[in-house]
Amino acid sequence: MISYTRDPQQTIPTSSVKIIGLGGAGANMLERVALDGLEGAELLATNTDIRALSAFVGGQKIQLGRNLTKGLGAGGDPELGQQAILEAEDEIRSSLKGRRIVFLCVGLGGGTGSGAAPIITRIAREEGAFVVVFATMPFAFEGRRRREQADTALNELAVLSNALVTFDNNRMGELVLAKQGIHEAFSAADHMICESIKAVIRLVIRPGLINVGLDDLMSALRTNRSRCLFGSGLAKGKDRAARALRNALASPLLDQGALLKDAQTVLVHLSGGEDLTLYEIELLMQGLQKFVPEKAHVLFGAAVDPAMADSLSITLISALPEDHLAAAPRDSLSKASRENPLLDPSDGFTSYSDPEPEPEEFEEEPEPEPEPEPLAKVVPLTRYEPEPEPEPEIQPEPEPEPEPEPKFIPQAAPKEEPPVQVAPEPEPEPKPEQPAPFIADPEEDDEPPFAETTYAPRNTKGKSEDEMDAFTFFDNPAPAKAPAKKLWGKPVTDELPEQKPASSQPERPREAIPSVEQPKLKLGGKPPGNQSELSFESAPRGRFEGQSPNVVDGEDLDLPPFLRKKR
Ligand SMILES: Nc1nc2c(ncn2[C@@H]2O[C@H](COP(=O)(O)OP(=O)(O)OP(=O)(O)O)[C@@H](O)[C@H]2O)c(=O)[nH]1
Repeated sequence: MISYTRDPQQTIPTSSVKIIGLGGAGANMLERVALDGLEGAELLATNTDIRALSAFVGGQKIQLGRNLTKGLGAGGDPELGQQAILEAEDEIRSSLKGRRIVFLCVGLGGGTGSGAAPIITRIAREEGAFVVVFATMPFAFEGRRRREQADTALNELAVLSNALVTFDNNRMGELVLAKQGIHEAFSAADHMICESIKAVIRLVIRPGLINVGLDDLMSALRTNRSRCLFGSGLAKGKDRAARALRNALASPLLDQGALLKDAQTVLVHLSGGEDLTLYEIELLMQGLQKFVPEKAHVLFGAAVDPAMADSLSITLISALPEDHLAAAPRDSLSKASRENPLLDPSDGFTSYSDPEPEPEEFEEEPEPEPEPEPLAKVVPLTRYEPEPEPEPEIQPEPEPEPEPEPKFIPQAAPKEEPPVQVAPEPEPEPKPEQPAPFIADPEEDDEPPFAETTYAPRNTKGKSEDEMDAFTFFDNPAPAKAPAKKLWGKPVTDELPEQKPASSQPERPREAIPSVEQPKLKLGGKPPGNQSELSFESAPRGRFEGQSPNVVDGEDLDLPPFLRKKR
């Protein structure tokens, strides 16, 4: 029987792997790698900012620009970053001596990272190392200057490095919810970068069933003006192969696998525990083929690592020409997920064994011509002016229903000065509280009326009465319930209390309501404090003054009882 001995020497000893964290962002990424624990590889943090540097405890540290920036950062100036690293060139060089593979983690856009990254890369290459750069690109909100500095450095790195993996922080933002803080966004990005670094290191340093060498990595990541596509996924337990592939494709760098469609070389590496089966590998590769062009050169590697236990990890690496990446539509993500059942979370492992027929090229349905929607009309937020409506038919005012006669419980006659007591009236039904009267109080709020509302009149033409609300809320053209409104700083409820039978007169505009003079209140002959006086004598009385006074058994019920008794 012929037996083959595998040559474990094909892989790189961990001692010859160095991971460098450069600048503030690089140090954060490195810290994450150190925290996650990566056996064997040496870690080096290097920065101009001595405070950030001293916080790192995971490995070797080299200060840049000791004399130039004197422990401060490069202040966003890449030239300063360049000069700072040249001061420490010898130290860096000796630290990289004999290393076969160097991973450089850096955030581009600032001074230290953008200025020093190309120089470190050059030094490492001169020392004979294979250099993989993991670089983040700044968020859009960081401004044009940072983006331009990052682009300049990226162009240099594309030429100098062996492989360049870029992470756009803007896309990293997709890893967290919009409402989450910048800290969470950075942390999610660092986590993703750290996972990528670990996957690549696993790929080149672990002895495998089918080995992937540096030459394979190089051909997958050819950096002649191209950017790396990278995805790494891990899953364990049932259906782990399908889920690991789905996780890898979900990487923001792969656009859910859509970017692999034009890849010429794709490196795939699988790593699993001792129970990794050939069947799983086969199914996984079948699933992946849907994303990779038929003619693509697929470099495959697999490794059994007992430390993986029941986990399975897949790493996908490829490269696309830069101009191609720029042209890739951002919304290809949703398109890809519609194209492939693998990306449907409801879909399980069955989609491998029983693949659905490839749906035809998805074509966006033409959007129907938007109807001229009157609700979308933006009207300046001024006082509400209702549109002229047809004159309403004037109907005779219905006779108001006679109100129940108020009943008074006779009070026992007081001996001396009796305290004023009015027997509580029996209320047939509790009535909701009356809303605040619609009276402007200039002292309370000097804001003009309606200043806080975002309402606009709705076009009522052709609408039924039910549809004709007085207002339309801009944010939501047809709200189920209008949001709380504020007028002069006071909340106004839409639910009005029970109304008496109203006249059929059309509602008058609010400003047309005549102001009501407050009655004067007089208590004990003296106005209390600054309060004004209420004169009962001058106030109108009776339901229909002069015609139907409220007189019952000879008593004028419009007078308070104590006044009645005195008479
Ligand atoms: N992913 C990630 N990106 C970061 C983080 N911190 C900063 N960045 C990004 O990296 C860019 C450079 O920031 P730093 O690394 O702090 O800057 P520097 O290279 O040290 O340069 P100076 O501060 O000028 O000395 C920023 O514009 C951010 O876009 C981080 O923790 N994680």
